Amino acid sequence: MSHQKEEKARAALKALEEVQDGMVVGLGTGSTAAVFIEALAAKVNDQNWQITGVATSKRSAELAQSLGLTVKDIDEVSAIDVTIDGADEVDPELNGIKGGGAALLYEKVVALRSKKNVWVVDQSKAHDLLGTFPLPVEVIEFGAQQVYLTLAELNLRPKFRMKNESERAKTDSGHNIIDVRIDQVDDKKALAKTLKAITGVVEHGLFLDICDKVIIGTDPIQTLVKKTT
Ligand SMILES: O=C(CO)[C@H](O)[C@H](O)COP(=O)(O)O
Repeated sequence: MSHQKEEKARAALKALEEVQDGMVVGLGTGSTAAVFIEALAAKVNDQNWQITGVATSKRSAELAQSLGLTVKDIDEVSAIDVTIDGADEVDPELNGIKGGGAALLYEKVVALRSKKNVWVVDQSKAHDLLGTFPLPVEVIEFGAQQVYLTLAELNLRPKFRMKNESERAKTDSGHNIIDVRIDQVDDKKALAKTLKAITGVVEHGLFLDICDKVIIGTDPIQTLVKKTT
């Protein structure tokens, strides 16, 4: 197993400690979240726990169900106790970039209704400043090229995410993704507002002030916890 995979697995397994019997658990998307889902399913089967999962993508729902976990739609639960998800980048203030796996919209919907959000990452995701990883912007298909032009006018160096040479990638909601570069942008909060205000943009992958805890799967494990003011 590669070093990075080892760290992802270590973080994902540690996150099991966030879950107790009876909880509704948000199930993230990506390779690290997949390790968590597998470990959770094993724990549930072993301990005969009653856990309800709320998935952040079709593939996480399918994985969880294939392992015997109960998965409900977000609108079928009254609250989500904790969500365990991966991230593409995280800074020391626990702000992050998500959506490398194109699931940012559902991930943000689930995260914003979760009592606690825990991210599981390997060391390569930890950065002092956000912006090394391209920021995904989810846009509706109609007029996507117009949104692209607006993002170019903002000097964000947009690039459509492609499925193959000729086909644009599509999210679970049938939207397109435009990845932009934000390494030159100092005020990420202002950028988040600007992006949300563009007609045609559904969501962006800046997760600001959402995460409560980051587990970095180094040996020994490092944990970052949100400072309470
Ligand atoms: O935001 C995400 C999917 O939209 C993932 O959480 C993120 O891309 C991290 O993935 P991985 O654990 O495979 O590195």
